[in-house]
Amino acid sequence: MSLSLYECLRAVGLQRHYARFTSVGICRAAHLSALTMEDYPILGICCMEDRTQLFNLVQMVKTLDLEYENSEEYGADSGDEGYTAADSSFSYVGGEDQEDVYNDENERGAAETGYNYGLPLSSPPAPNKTRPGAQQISVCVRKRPLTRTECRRGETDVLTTPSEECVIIHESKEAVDLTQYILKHRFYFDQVFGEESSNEEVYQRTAYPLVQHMLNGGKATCFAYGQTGAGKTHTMLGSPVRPGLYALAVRDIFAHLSTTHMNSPLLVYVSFFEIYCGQLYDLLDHRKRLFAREDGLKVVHIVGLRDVRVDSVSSLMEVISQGTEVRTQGVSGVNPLSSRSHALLQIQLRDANQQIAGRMWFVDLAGSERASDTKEDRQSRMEGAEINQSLLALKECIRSLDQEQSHTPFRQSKLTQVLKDSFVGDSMTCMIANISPGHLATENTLNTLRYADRVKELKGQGGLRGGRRGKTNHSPKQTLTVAASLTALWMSHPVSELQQNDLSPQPVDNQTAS
Ligand SMILES: Nc1ncnc2c1ncn2[C@@H]1O[C@H](COP(=O)(O)OP(=O)(O)OP(=O)(O)O)[C@@H](O)[C@H]1O
Repeated sequence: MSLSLYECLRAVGLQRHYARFTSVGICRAAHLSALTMEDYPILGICCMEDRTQLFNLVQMVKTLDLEYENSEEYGADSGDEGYTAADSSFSYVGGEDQEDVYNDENERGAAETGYNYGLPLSSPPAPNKTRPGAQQISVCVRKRPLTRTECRRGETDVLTTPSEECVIIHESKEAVDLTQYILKHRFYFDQVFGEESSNEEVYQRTAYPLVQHMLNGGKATCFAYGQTGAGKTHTMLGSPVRPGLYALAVRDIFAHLSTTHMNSPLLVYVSFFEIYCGQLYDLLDHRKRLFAREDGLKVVHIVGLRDVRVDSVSSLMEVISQGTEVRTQGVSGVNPLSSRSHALLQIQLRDANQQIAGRMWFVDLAGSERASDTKEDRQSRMEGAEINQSLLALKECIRSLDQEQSHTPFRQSKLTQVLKDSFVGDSMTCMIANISPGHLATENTLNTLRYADRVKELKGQGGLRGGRRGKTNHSPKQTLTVAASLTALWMSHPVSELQQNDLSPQPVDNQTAS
């Protein structure tokens, strides 16, 4: 009996979850019979109504006794002819139809033509995801709203965030015959925050788990990445009315310390410095030049770095605003160029003997835009080269954190050298890629998303993406079990102990680098 999964889901009003089903290898109606209610959350089926509908559907499929065992390989694309959840797709649009193209995205699936222009494909989040904080590395994206200036300029918003894990960039293109079309690039991350998300919400789902890890004595690093003006400072620093991650983290740290450690109080210290063109400058000490040195135990120390004890959120904000002022004026006197340096804020917990009892870094990375976008002079090219090198090295180091490689290229850049400690042991890392919605920023936004996607792909190389494309021998049921095992393992062991490839399907062939 031939029944399409999409048709089945549509019959019970669950077609919007189709992509999620195929992403975990459930590509045929027959596969539904293997589902249990424990699998529902992984498939995004959470509300009672959806659960009931899926339950009824599964029972019906079981009754019909579809040929589960004999079904073909679990290829998403083979199960439902004509319906592909292409990661990049293109559509012809006449100018005025553009909005429709955005709105009927899901319904239009059957008409879409998969076409990736040789770009790397993004894969849906692995279903082993619990909350980002439960993972050792999480990669999130935050879209900011159009600014007033952009609105006045008549810029259009080219980003849509159809779900909490998906962002689509609608790139306007022109074919050789001058036909206008929209090329849609779809990316999946651990979390995608739309423009309506507040700093508090972003904090709760990104840095909060890291803060908890730090309070338990661990090490954590939170990166803000993105082109200049994309919202890194808004996310990290925020404003007095909308405090950013720094202040929210310290708020929780003090709240925690006030209720625990009564007898042996922990003290909070901060240091703040920047890396500009490969050199370190102390932002709390008049931009004094600093040097990173490795001791006999290969631990990197930043010699002469000033740290300041803070005892409240307001004292932290005071320290940070002093540092930020120095950073901005010290480099260029104009804000956009401040994004040519990496700013690193370190928060340390120390006991009465000055022993470190927890450490967290907030890193506001240099703008990911190409230096040539703004200026062509030698200095800009040098800055750009240094930034590129450090961002590449960072990617490599995150990769080694995830895969426990024997060699980690810490020394390839100052950034990774000083953060070395954060890439080994029981560290947790979160990257927030900030993106601008305006159409003029399309290219930079795409680059930001591709970079973040590569970081995510590195972390997910043993992930379940193969299940979606049919390059696996796992049954859907096995796939879900693998996901559950991975989650459990991830929760109880450092990533280094995981032999991910033993557990998971191989990545698909067509996930190529751009
Ligand atoms: N989520 C948001 N909601 C509302 N406004 C935002 C948001 N994100 C950024 N903005 C606004 O967009 C502008 C640019 O943001 P911001 O200064 O944070 O960018 P940036 O990436 O830090 O830039 P640079 O690297 O040049 O310092 C600011 O006016 C900021 O207030």
